[in-house]
Amino acid sequence: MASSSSCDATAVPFTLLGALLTAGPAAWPACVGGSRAFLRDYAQRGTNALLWAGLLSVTWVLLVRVAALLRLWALGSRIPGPHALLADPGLAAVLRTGGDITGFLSKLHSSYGPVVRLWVGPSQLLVSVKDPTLVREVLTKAEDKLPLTGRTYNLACGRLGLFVSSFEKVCISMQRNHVKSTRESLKIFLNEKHTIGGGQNSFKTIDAVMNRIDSIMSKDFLDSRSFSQHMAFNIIGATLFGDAFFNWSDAVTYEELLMMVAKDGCFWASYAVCPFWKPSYRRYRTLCAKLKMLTEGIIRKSRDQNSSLSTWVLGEMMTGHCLHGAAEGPLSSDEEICGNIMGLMLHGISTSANLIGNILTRLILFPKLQDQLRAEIVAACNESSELEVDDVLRMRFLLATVCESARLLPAGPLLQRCSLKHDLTLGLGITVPAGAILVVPLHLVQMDASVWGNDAGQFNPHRFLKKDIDLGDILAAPKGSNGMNLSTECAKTDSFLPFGSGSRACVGQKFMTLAISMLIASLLRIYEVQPHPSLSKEMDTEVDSSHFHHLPNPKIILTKRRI
Ligand code: HEM
Repeated sequence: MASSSSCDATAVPFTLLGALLTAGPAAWPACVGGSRAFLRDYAQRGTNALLWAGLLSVTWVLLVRVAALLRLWALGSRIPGPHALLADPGLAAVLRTGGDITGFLSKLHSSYGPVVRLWVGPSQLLVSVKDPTLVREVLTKAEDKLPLTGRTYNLACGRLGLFVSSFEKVCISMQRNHVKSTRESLKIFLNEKHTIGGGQNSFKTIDAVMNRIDSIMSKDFLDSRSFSQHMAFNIIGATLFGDAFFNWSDAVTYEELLMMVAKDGCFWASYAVCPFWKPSYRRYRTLCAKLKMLTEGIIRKSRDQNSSLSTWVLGEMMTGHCLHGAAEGPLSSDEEICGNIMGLMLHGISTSANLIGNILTRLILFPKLQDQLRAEIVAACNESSELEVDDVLRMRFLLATVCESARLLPAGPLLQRCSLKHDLTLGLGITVPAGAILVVPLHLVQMDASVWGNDAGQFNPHRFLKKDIDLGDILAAPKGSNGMNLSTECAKTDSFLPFGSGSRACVGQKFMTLAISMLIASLLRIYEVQPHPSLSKEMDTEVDSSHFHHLPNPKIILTKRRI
């Protein structure tokens, strides 16, 4: 007869706790017929418990996802837009064929108003905003960018604080304030570049670039795209690395590598898992590694020569120390500094080259423009003296030409934002759910006839000289300085966004507008920009803005003027 005192199987379950509560390990064999049976049973129950816990957590995650999806659908469907349920077929076709996204969004805005939603997929909502007031609101309130943006820069440049998709995400490794202070110190550094040297020869970089033109012109013509890219490369390189950049033997290789890496970055970053098995991907990674090595080399050279880079980099390192304390070490590690500099070179060169090329093409399309600019340049500075920033700030028609070129051909068709964590409440009672992609179609905003007038599509720098737009504001110049137009009626300033706006706006806006103006002034002072004779047929027909797109990369000739 079994002893009921030592083993009442119905009273105490076969759990570890149950066994302990009965008589302890010594009693197990008698009670259940051996420790193996007990352990088997214990493992079975443990496994079941784990499976249940797993199942419950997966169900919970799925429920949260489904709830978020339902919320996205519910809030999304309140925004005006076409009735596509899962993904808009029109948008899918445009994205697949790389077609005209601006034209597509333009049709939708004319049917649905200034805010339009579109389903990119069942869980991806795209909201396009065109109204200037709402655009400002979007760009100020939404601080995140698409994760793809951050991935593209991370893939090419490694760890970096600038260009991240979300300020929140970087907080894991560095503080949000640190990212913001890095941006701020970079902006100050860039803007100070115009004032370094006081009243003397204040833009050494451009002079150095100009000195190279004769050697470049040894070929019989220049193609405007590579010339613009080369100019942009030199301006940004010399600004970031100082004099060390001008006698750097690897500069040519560096420029080539930058362009190769910039070309494919977005494509490779679009893979959710990096396709390391593909030889072309491995080649891309090798290029990035070489680029990084060269960047480290020029940073070292620049630091050793104590040239311009060191002021910003040293400032960065100091900020890192101050914020985080010596125990944690500087957060602006060498790796991050190198990543940031690679990112700036990649972004700055492509955008600036686009604008320079755009202006050069205008110069050959409109010979009268060149004459007008030259007259202003000659009047603003003494023929024998060096050009200075203050001279350029007086050349309002030149500044207006740079702005008008940026208005008509911005660096990209869309500004993009998203608010990854929080819903965004905009005027007109519109709520954009968290995670939705927000886009601002720049061509539509910057060529809106209701803001810019019926000639919005035409090239007319004079519009920037009227009192309803503030050039001083665009150049972020202190009010009252340099004779800028200081009208407070700047409705158009809200619709002029080639450098974006809000906390993710371009920190190079003032610097690059002035640098490009300085470059064009220096160029036109000495050279006449002419189209290559082979272009004469295309130029014979009447020229207007639409013509511009047929000349994406015109051949140009620079002829030295007789002074
Ligand atoms: C003509 C030349 C340039 C153009 C047209 C341009 C345009 C832009 C645009 C459209 C943005 C995004 C703004 C937004 O989303 O609101 C941007 C961001 C930025 N740009 Fe530029 N840019 C130029 C040159 C430069 C240069 C020379 C630098 C620095 C050397 C620079 C540094 C930055 C930085 C740090 C950001 C912020 C990125 C972020 O927060 O994600 N840019 N730029």
